[in-house]
Amino acid sequence: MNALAATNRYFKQAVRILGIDSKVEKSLLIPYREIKVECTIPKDDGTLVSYVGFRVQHDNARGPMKGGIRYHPEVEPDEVNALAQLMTWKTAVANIPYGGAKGGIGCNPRELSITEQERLTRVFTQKIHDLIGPHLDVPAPDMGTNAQTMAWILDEYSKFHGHTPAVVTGKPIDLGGSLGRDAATGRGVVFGTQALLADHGKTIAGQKYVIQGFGNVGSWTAKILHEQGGIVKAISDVSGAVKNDAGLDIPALVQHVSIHGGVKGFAGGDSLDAASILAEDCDVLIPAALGGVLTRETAKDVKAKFVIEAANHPTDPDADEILAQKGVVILPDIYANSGGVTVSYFEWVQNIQGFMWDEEKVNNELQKYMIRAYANIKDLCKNQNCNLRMGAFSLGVGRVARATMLRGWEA
Ligand SMILES: NC(=O)C1=CN([C@@H]2O[C@H](COP(=O)(O)OP(=O)(O)OC[C@H]3O[C@@H](n4cnc5c(N)ncnc54)[C@H](OP(=O)(O)O)[C@@H]3O)[C@@H](O)[C@H]2O)C=CC1
Ligand SMILES: O=C(O)CCC(=O)C(=O)O
Repeated sequence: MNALAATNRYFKQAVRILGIDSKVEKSLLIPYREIKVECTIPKDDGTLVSYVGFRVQHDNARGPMKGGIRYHPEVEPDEVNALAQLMTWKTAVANIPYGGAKGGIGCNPRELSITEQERLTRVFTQKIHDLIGPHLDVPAPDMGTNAQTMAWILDEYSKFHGHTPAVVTGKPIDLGGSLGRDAATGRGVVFGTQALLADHGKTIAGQKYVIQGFGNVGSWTAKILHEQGGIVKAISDVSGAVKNDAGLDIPALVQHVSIHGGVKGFAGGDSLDAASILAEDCDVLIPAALGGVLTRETAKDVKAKFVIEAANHPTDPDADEILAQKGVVILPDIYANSGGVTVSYFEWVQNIQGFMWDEEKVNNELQKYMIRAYANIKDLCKNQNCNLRMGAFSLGVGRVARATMLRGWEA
């Protein structure tokens, strides 16, 4: 099942739980606007290359649309649509005043030089600058993009609209980025994991963790778990996977990756087939890379007791059912990885106020938001007798539906 069909299915289950009218359901489901642009750039050798860029703005009932921009060869319209919709429910679960959007360019950033990435980002921004803005749609980093990408968007946007730091979040600190945003998604994943484990009488320390992906989200999650006494026993990225049953030395692995570009060849562990990482024996499995990795085929081999969805849409509905039958508890993406967009919100607030928070304040506020959202989800699960994914979807969809109905439709 593709990402959009899966996301629509979860949405429709929540609509049934909430008893939402079919007309409102339709209005919530259809994206506000879908943008598709051609981006042609000269490569460094002078030859031309063309890419397709997307921005799907799903909903703005609760505030400006918000979501990352992804550079990856597999970016395609249905997935961007699904990810935009997930952002709408995610910002509502976190209870921050935003709607949802997502964008992407179907390219492989590893095959582009830094100057080619810059040209591509600037061309994409030129094509969409009239449709984004601090009170309209605020992009941020996602897979394959980072603070530098946001700096180029800010610069290009500002040529048209004047200096506007709040047009993007996840930007460099020197350009108005927030302290703590780089680590925020991983830190939020750990706060969420902590809340879930506490519910099951467990703590972060002493549990065994396996993480798929060692980019922004995976590496920060690993670092913070390691600092808190978690045993991170296996990690994979595109280069391969490494494993150490006694726990990987995460700071040493970070250093290895900064030198070699991937986890492969790390001396502090044994190499492992990256394809088998999801089946590794552990307490907590954390997919933190691509979507759609837990399927009917892979879910049956999962040995973890908990799956924390640090990636967006890592679990398709077939896998969801198989894991539930096996008694695996899933912490859903629209809550588990909401720390990133929550600190993006803090960054936007700081930009609008022209004021900078210290990192301790950012992290303390993030913890409050993550604890509050978890409690809200649990209340819904209790009232509706549903699992955490449906608790989170019902919470998010319910909040957006109420805002939509309060605003009303033009007569
Ligand atoms: N950045 C953020 O703030 C947020 C991100 N997310 C989600 O988290 C996930 C990761 O994003 P982010 O960390 O930002 O992205 P990055 O680009 O920083 O990192 C992606 C990581 O995934 C790895 N990867 C890619 N494909 C595979 C694969 N097939 N098997 C194993 N590893 C793979 C990459 O490996 P390599 O480095 O070798 O290419 C890299 O380690 C995405 O689903 C994203 O949507 C969710 C909320 C916020
Ligand atoms: O920080 C943001 O605005 C969005 C992050 C994002 O794309 C996500 O949560 O999936």
